[in-house]
Amino acid sequence: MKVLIKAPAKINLSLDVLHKRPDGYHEVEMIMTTIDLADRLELTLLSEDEIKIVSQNRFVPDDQRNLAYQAAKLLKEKFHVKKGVKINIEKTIPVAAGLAGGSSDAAATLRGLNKLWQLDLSLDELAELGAQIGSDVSFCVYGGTALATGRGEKIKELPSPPSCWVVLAKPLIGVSTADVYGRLQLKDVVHPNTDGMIEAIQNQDFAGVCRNVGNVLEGVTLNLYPEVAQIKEQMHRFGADAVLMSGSGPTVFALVQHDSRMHRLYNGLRGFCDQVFAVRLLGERNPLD
Ligand SMILES: C[C@](O)(CO)[C@H](O)COP(=O)(O)OP(=O)(O)OC[C@H]1O[C@@H](n2ccc(N)nc2=O)[C@H](O)[C@@H]1O
Ligand SMILES: Nc1ncnc2c1ncn2[C@@H]1O[C@H](COP(=O)(O)OP(=O)(O)OP(=O)(O)O)[C@@H](O)[C@H]1O
Repeated sequence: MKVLIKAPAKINLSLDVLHKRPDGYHEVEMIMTTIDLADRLELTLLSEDEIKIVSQNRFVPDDQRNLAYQAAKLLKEKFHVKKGVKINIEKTIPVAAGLAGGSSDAAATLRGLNKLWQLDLSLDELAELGAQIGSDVSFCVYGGTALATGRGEKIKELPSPPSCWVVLAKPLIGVSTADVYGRLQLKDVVHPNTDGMIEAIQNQDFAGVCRNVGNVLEGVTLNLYPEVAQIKEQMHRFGADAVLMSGSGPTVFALVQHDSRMHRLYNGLRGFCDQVFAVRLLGERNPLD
């Protein structure tokens, strides 16, 4: 028996950090949304008690470091599952990019194993388990568009943003999320207007969404990697309606409504950047597979 499941990437339309918590994590307020750039996972039931990870991508670990492995192990232990699973990950989302690739693979594994191992858990239960794997996993269990608070695991659903193109560009560097949070100096940051972003989404106001994009982690990564600032400049030059770094970076995304501008951006950035994608916002929540 097999389950095929898509694991879409996310972008942060806004990312604010309120304060550092005693447990070392940061209290955040983020507006996240899924995009049509996805890994594909194939989960195959194994009769032996084993979790096997297979991926052609050399940056993806094939052992307990893989977040999909951790998701399977968590379900196995919690629900005393005696059967095993082979997880084949066809990777499209760039690794260590700020697009929650590993988190989305973990979330897809939770959703897929819920079916394969017949666990009958709700999305809320899966999201709660996901929080034990990483801060972005709960959001990825639901997908769609949401306000994420706490350390990122408290999810409040929002309507889909107005439809547009998302052009993403990732330079040839990987960024450590822990390192970026560790270097953040909260006294220096300009906080994004989270309420303004929610209002713009609710009013389907594309110009308002563009006005309110903001990410307090952006300054940290721009200081470490000047090439990220160069990509931002290029995107503005090619006519993007809004430009922002996603998560802890280094991927930068541009929002554009017109097809012709999307083509101009996509073609202009290729050759200048390691990986470039032009995709649509997904907006809608994942079904319970
Ligand atoms: C940057 C974002 O991707 C934005 O969506 C998330 O905030 C990070 O989510 P993630 O990669 O799932 O992060 P985790 O694996 O939970 O944490 C990695 C490390 O990032 C730091 N971290 C993460 C989340 C948070 N709210 N505060 C933090 O300080 C911690 O040092 C933590 O050890
Ligand atoms: N399924 C997976 N896919 C990719 N990387 C994984 C996976 N599982 C674990 N990893 C490890 O996690 C690290 C971060 O990769 P990932 O692509 O999840 O980062 P990210 O997009 O920056 O995540 P986030 O936006 O949630 O901070 C990688 O360097 C890799 O070693």
